[in-house]
Amino acid sequence: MAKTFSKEDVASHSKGDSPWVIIDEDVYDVSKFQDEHPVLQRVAGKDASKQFWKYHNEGILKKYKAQLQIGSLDTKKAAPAPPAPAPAPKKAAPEPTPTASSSSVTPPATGEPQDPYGELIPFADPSWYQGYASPYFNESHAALRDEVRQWVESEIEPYVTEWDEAKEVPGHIYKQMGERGYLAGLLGVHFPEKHTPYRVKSVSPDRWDLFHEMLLTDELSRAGSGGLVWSLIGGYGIGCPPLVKFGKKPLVDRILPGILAGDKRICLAITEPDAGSDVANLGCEAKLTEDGKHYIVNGEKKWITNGIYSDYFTTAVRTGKDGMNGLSVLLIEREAGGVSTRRMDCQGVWSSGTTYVTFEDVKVPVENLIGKENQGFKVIMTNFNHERIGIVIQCVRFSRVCYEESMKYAHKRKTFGKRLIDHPVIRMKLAHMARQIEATYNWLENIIYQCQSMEETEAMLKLGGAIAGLKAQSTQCFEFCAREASQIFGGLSYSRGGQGGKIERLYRDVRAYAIPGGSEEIMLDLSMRQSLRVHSMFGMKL
Ligand code: HEM
Repeated sequence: MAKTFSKEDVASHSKGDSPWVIIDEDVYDVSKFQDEHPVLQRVAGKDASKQFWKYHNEGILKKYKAQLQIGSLDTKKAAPAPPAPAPAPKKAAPEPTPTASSSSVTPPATGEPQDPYGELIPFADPSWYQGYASPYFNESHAALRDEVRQWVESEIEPYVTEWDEAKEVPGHIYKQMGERGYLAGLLGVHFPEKHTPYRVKSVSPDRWDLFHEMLLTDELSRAGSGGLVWSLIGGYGIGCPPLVKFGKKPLVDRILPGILAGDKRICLAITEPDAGSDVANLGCEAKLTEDGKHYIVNGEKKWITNGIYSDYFTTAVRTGKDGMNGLSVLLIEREAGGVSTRRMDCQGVWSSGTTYVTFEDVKVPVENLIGKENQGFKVIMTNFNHERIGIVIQCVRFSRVCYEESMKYAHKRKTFGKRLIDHPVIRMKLAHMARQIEATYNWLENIIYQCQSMEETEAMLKLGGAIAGLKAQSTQCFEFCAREASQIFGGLSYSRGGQGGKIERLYRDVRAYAIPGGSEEIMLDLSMRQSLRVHSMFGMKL
């Protein structure tokens, strides 16, 4: 049982080697922390709740509680019982309905509101979290939301600043992504049951759909670090789907289980020092050996997410003539030799491991060809929608994080005798953030629904334009929210760490979203060109 102390017990620890403080009726022995944080000596033996909340956010207590708390005040009332982890189903689960879609099962939503969830700050979560009805989400989504949120809040969020500064997310977190079935759920296809024994605890494979996938990425992004999300799914989310969709069965059977388990890592190697969004001009070369059994690969790849950690590289290579019809995709294995990787220093997403890759005479068996020779452009294009949607999901949640942090801070910080929230200029900033977030998110939900209702090639054709437009919308929304949050936090978001730490980090991460996966300029132009092309096929009349 937790120990209880009287206020007098605490007061007797106001000096000497073992200072104690009270925060929210809990008692902390801060002796091991006082050298690092000398200000604690000033409040030793006292209730320091007010000072504490002035200078910190919840993350600090989550991180240090286990280490420093020794008990509670004897006057503290027992906390109310925590809510059940997942709301009970409102009605019997609907039978899964097979569809022609790439995710073969679409559990229909009930259209009824789910139980309210989270802190209920308006617009800080999607509206279906807050008791509003949705046609897309049912109790299985609500259960997954809770499962992921608990994991992120307890094991990830308190440490992301440390990991970002160290430029590395610990390996056990990636391993848990495998064991929790999350890697398997993030492929943009059916849940790959045959290739992994791991399952997502709260959703059975036959019910898994694209809204579960969206929600998983959304909740991971709530930690407020692009580096974290890219470290966990940046390479995998774009490097693995081409293998699963276009790889030959023996190759997939051999390597996919290790990848899904979180034991082996994979990334996508397309961009080169001289070729970014114009993938048709790639130069990394793969020459077939005379016996026709191997390709010999030579060339360089730049800005490759997770490259330094990766065992496998899903790589775009030139096997034929110039232009898009001479490209192929090869799965290159690091252990073949001739692959070297070095970390690049970048503006943002520090813990994601952005990498410069060099291939020197790497011998790749022809069995590792993904798709057909010289038809790699199709493989690359098919992947883009999935990648861009992933970027959109993250950008919307990062925008919400900027908004939520600002809203909380605006309720505690006072200037000119008023809380920030009582200044109309600050409310205006929050309102502009909220309207952009909701517009972007509602378009995203619609696109996810369309993807789920269409066969993959149809989706690639019909939705490519809209997804490109949405990608640009989401990165501009994110940039705007990071900027406005930064203005609200002032100096606190200019220095790293502390209360404005998430904002400072996310501001640095913005360009990592606005440039890769198709820059804003290219996306906006494509959104028009592609949509006009498709709609003229539909019989558009101008
Ligand atoms: C269990 C108790 C406490 C813990 C674990 C703790 C921990 C921390 C940590 C880790 C930071 C670094 C910045 C951040 O990550 O937020 C910090 C900053 C700070 N803390 Fe504490 N703290 C505690 C209590 C207090 C109390 C009682 C006071 C005031 C009397 C205080 C005043 C400050 C100040 C002024 C800063 C600098 C804020 C800034 O740079 O804007 N802390 N604290």
